Amino acid sequence: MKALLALEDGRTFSCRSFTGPGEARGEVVFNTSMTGYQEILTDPSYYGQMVTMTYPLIGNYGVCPEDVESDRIHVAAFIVKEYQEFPSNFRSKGTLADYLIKSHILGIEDLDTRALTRHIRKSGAMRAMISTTDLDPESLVARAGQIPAMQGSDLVQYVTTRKPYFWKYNQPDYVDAKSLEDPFIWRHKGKKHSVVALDFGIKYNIIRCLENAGCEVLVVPAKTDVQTIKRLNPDGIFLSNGPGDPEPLTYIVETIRELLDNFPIFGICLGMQLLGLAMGGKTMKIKFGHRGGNQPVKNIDTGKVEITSQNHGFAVDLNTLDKSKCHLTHINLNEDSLEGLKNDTIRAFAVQYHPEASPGPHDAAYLFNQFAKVMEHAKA
Ligand SMILES: NC(=O)CC[C@H](N)C(=O)O
Repeated sequence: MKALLALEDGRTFSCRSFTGPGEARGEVVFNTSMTGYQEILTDPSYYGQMVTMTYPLIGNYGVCPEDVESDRIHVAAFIVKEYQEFPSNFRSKGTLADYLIKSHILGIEDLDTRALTRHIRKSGAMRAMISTTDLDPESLVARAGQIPAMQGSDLVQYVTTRKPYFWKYNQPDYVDAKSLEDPFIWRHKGKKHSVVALDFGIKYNIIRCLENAGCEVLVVPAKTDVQTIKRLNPDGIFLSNGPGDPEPLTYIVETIRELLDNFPIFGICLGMQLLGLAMGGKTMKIKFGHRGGNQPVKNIDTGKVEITSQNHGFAVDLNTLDKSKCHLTHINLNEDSLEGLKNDTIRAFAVQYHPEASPGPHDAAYLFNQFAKVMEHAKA
């Protein structure tokens, strides 16, 4: 079925929908991973974004129920060069097209994704519309320009969990919101450390990695107040990844600021940006972001280079952090941007990239054990 992709700056791409009729809108970004499309689709940090893959053939290994990073698809649309409709994979339980159709998510193919990627790289991530019904370039470009900007809006409210949950049998085990008032909520199922994970759009594999590092994880809604968290008295606090601009999330920054002195803290991606804000720094939007599984990051403490998975369009501004309080731990080797920070006095640390990346690379998986060690020391 014929479709049109229109960017807000007037560039258009004619293409084809492989998921039937529909319309979609959002910020268009590119991801350079060769695999992991199902993890990308279900990563809540992509809420409000239409993702184009630079790898040209997508769909060839189908979809598998175990490969999700949350309970639903979060991307606004999926853009590929060529959709492969006959998957070949013993784990596969269905096709990518059927998976998207079931969730009413538009998938388009047969456009020059290299040209689209180069355009975004030159001009920056931008708002766009896709339609199978409105094929008039002028009209669709105009509509793309009317989409609310990502900067300044709180997108966490749309993806954070409504009810708290533990992790059981490899899925969420929900508990009543009221039960957070009970300090004896912990189940102590043979785990060493209790961790409250503030959910801004957490990926399931983060919970798995924390559990593997000996933590019992209680995931709580983003708006959970400081008193409730203090009453739960966890051994540590985890700040999750999540979509959109960190700056408007002032209610979360306030919460983190009040927790800083009391608990060991580990943050990933949006979690690092919010930690940066809580420590007095500033964040900014970067031109087209880092999204892919091949970003080289140097660990300044060890001198080792890690190949990392990334997905972010905002970053902590290095120059706004008080370097006497805050120690830079990781740096991006492609463009010298900040990838990790640590505050030794208050036992908080965070990274901008994704050590939990389920499809890999797994070079940075050591960070979960590092968090367990910090909690261990805090208890000693
Ligand atoms: N993966 C994330 O947590 C993304 C963080 C933030 N929304 C950004 O785009 O920079």
